Amino acid sequence: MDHVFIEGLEIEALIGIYDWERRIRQPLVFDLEMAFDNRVPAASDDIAHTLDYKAVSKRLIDYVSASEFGLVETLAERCAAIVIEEFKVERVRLKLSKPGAVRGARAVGVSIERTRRA
Ligand SMILES: Nc1nc2c(c(=O)[nH]1)N=C([C@H](O)[C@@H](O)CO)CN2
Repeated sequence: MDHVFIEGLEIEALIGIYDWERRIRQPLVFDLEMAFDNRVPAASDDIAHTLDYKAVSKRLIDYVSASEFGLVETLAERCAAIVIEEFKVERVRLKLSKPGAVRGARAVGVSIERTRRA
């Protein structure tokens, strides 16, 4: 199966469970791998036939920037649902990293894979 991917998409958000985290915005980094048959746009050379990674990125930037969740798990789940439902993606792998959240670690976070329900 082919994929369309987005790597290292950095978005600032209000996120975290501690009081001090509710008063600041923190950088988050998203990596996505979305199942898509790229033979169709390759045959037509038409952007309208693609899974447009710019459109997906813009939607996630708008959503994440306005979000205020406590857990990265919740935000990751909502983002995966947006990709599946709004962009008709069959399967998405999404990694959400929170750099600098834990001293000594380059990043912490979650990685999920979700499939469209029949
Ligand atoms: N599995 C998780 N563990 C933790 C989370 C989280 O969202 N998921 N969040 C925190 C704090 O907000 C942390 O990021 C602050 O440094 C701790 N553990």
